[in-house]
Amino acid sequence: MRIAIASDHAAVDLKATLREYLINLGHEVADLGPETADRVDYPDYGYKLASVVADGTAEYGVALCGSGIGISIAVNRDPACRCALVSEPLSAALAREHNNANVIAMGARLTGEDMAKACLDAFLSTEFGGGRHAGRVEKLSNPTS
Ligand SMILES: O=C(CO)[C@H](O)[C@H](O)[C@H](O)COP(=O)(O)O
Repeated sequence: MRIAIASDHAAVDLKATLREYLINLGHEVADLGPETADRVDYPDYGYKLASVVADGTAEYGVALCGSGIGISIAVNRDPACRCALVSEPLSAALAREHNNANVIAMGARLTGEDMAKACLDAFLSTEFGGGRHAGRVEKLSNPTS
């Protein structure tokens, strides 16, 4: 799969770990930065990630910051993105099965590396369930309807 990953300074180490993990699993990974732990603003990287998911360059995105909250809010500003902030694998799987999430967010200051990998595995191995969920997800693209 084509997967883009981005973070802020708080999650740069987790980003590197997950990038290598995904590459070793055979995925094509685009690391959108940052490259160092110098302080940056999560909206800048969240918007970058959202744009490559929205235009189809990446099929899925991985968004990381200290808590996962800030960058998930930023990604979800793009109507093409359904970003789910998770901290355990069942939520990661449900984000795919029920919500057809295309971006997973996690907090590097709250979620350990092994748990983050387990969340990623669950997210990437779960298909959207469709059916009764399809119309609900469609409504997410049309907030005023
Ligand atoms: O957006 C966040 C909180 O909702 C993230 O945890 C950020 O990584 C965090 O705010 C960064 O904080 P810092 O004190 O500037 O490292």
